[in-house]
Amino acid sequence: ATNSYGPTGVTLDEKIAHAHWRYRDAGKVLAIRVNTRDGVMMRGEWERRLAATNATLAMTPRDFAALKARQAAMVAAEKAKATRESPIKLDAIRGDPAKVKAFCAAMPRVAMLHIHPSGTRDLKTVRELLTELDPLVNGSAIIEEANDGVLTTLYPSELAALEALPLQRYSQFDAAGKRTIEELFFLPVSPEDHPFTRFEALFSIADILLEQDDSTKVYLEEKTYVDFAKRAVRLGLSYAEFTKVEIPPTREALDRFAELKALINKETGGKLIANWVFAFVRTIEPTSLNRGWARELVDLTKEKEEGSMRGIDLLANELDTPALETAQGIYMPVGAARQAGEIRLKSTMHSGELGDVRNVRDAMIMGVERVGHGVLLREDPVAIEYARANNVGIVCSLVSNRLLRVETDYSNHPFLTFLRLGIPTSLSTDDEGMFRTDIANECRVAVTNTDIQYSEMVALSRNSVYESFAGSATKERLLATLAGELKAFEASYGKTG
Ligand SMILES: CNc1ncnc2c1ncn2[C@@H]1O[C@H](COP(=O)(O)O)[C@@H](O)[C@H]1O
Repeated sequence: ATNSYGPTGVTLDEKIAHAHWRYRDAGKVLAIRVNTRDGVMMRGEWERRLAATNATLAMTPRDFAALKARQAAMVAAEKAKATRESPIKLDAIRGDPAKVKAFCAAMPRVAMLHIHPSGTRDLKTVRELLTELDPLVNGSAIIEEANDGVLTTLYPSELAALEALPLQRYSQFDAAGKRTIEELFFLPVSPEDHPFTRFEALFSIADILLEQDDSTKVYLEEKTYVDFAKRAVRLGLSYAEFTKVEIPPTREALDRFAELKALINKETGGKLIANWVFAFVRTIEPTSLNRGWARELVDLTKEKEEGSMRGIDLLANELDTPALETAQGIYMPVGAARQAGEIRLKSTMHSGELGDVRNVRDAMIMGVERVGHGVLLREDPVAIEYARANNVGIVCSLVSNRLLRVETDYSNHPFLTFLRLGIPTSLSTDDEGMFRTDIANECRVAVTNTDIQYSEMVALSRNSVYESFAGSATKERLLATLAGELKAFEASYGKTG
């Protein structure tokens, strides 16, 4: 029997329920503050509103320990169940790289939800773009943008090499020089992992080298998408959701999504459906800029809902840009317009990648139906319970997280714990070109470094459909496709694997 609230005998579940009620209550106050009163919620008030209303309802260290133990037991039980129910036994191939690779090449998958278009370019695409655009390579201009010391940094050895580059076009370099320029588009192989600012430098470098001429903008954009789309189809994907920065929002930019969707569809012979999520940048100051753009986006969307633009996102370096402070002016107006039935935009947020461990909690309170990365959610068992209860999706990118020091040991990455706790978790590649990965490689990383079971790999694939922002008819079609492919895969794998 459950005890009622009171000075004694408050159960753990009641304390969790109370904490979640505080989440919802704080969320309502935040919406009123931002939308109705045009005000701001400061951190101190926020945390006070989230705290338990009296000491008997507060989580104690013992409660946290008990909740963690309960979650650990759930994870263990789920693992045992998955092991029993999996028709393919991954434990039998885990130690054999060739078998894992073959499994991951053939394993059916259908959707990917966390893709930065300009991060997708692989070496082939980069080479072809450089050859076609033949940019002027200006080492000091690259240093200025890609090593601003705040958002972007390069390593000292890289600065020296860039300074030594002759000022000339890509085509004028010899083969070794061309290789050097091409490598500037990828995260260095050494050191093994990097600060976020070194990663962010890649986007500046790509912009400087590829966007020298406005007349080739369309070519660059289309080739980037189409090359990715063709690779995606080869890897078995039928659906891709891109997160794209197009601030400030314009009618033209939104209409462009529809054109690109049609182009991708045509170029893949109808095999890949693409949708977009409109991304805000959390490092932009003052935050009132994002607030104004969010309202403009709502107005544009009200006027004419863009079928290929399905939601909003917030991205960039999460260190020192906490979700409460950077997101409230964006997510509150969009959420209100959605609740009022004026728009249908959904919301996701990069959160729990770096920085404040409260960001995933706060993103969920602000109404996101899905988070990108989410890794730091593992620090907050009460917020984990909220994600479980509300089916908040988490899209994880294993290689990205290792390279950017989010979780440097694959075997400690929490994606599998989240999945086993019943949180709809899926895998995506984030910036697959820059990180030299793809979705088959993410599978390989998962199977090699964790005790994931086959039925759980299937769950990751299904979750990528459930948690997508596609319409329900598309989702049903994708799930049916996946079911058919899984059946065939399991039948053939049993014979040859
Ligand atoms: C590694 N995980 C990540 N975490 C946070 N932000 C990321 C990111 N990967 C990329 N971005 C952000 O997306 C922008 C490029 O957008 P487009 O393609 O030009 O729309 C990058 O500048 C970076 O801030």
